[in-house]
Amino acid sequence: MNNQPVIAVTSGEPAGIGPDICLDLAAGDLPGRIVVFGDMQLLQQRAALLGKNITIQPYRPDGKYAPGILEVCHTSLQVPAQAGILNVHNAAYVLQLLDSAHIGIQQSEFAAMVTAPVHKGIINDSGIQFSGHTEYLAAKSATSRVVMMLAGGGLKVALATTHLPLRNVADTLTAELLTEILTILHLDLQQKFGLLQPRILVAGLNPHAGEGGHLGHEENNIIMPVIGLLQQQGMKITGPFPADTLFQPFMLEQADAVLAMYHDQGLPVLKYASFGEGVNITLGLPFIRTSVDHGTALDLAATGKATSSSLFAAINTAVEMSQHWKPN
Ligand SMILES: NC(=O)c1ccc[n+]([C@@H]2O[C@H](COP(=O)([O-])OP(=O)(O)OC[C@H]3O[C@@H](n4cnc5c(N)ncnc54)[C@H](O)[C@@H]3O)[C@@H](O)[C@H]2O)c1
Ligand SMILES: N[C@H](C(=O)O)[C@H](O)COP(=O)(O)O
Repeated sequence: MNNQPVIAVTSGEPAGIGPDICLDLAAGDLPGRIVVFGDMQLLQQRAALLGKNITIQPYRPDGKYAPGILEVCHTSLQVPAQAGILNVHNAAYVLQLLDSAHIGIQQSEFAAMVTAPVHKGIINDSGIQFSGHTEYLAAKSATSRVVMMLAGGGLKVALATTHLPLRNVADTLTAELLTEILTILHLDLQQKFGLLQPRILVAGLNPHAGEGGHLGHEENNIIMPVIGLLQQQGMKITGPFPADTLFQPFMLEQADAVLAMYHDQGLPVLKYASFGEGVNITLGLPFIRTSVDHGTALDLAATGKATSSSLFAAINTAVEMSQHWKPN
């Protein structure tokens, strides 16, 4: 049991369902030792509210652990958390959880970081610019480019652009960006998922992939030349395909992953196929990071109605990835 990978799980927004779903990890059958980052008192209070009888103890690297016990790396809340009610004063706490887990990752104490959901809005309301874990952890680890990919329902959908206003998407999409995104996606599918020759289908940006230039020029000017260049390097990348019919079985059976051009081109399909079971993965980082496929669900905090299946899937995926890939 002691040879199992140790996984850092950040419990996320304290007013949301993050603490609730982390409590389920105590009883879970998981392929690793789980260390939850959060406020111990918050976790104890939430367990009491949910009627869960769980032993919550501080994490010690050389300490004994066993199923039924939740090991916690403690960080204090700034102010007491109320289920369902965001408080701007706890934004720094949420980021501190990520920072502490990241330090442990850097010190090789943990094999992977798995994150419960945070609330982007309240962090920004606190005066800290924050667009998501993906961008935050990229900056934290001084990684110039990362790729968001969600996996679920037999699909892997990566995004060329992530958290930005829709009106900025077309201007952000350059040949340089697309080349970097596809190169990272290809490499991480090989190294972190063990796919020797990954097959990637690329969506167009415009309706009907631009209709030969009559409905937009990004396909002809940017996407096709990049795909051609990467094909010359031996990569099995094809497209651009009209996004409306790309997610059909006859297309997907030829693919290991799909690259969508923007957040809501790819993620609704993935979440329709597997919401609650999917996993969000950040590719390109110098460590393994996975997350749940859902948000803070403030309406469900402390009600017992939140499912933790996506968190379990995120941990299982992180452990599988750690078996394929070791950091330098
Ligand atoms: N990994 C992350 O940190 C992450 C992911 C997605 C969204 N978010 C953030 O979460 C906040 C709220 O986002 P939202 O309202 O768009 O999405 P949400 O996923 O929180 O909620 C959407 C709907 O799904 C339900 N739901 C969500 N998770 C559930 C679960 N585990 N079990 C049962 N039902 C569940 C909610 O009750 C709600 O009805 C936003 O700030 C968003 O940016 C964070
Ligand atoms: N785009 C993600 C989703 O819709 O599930 C979510 O916002 C989380 O993103 P980060 O992992 O960057 O926080």
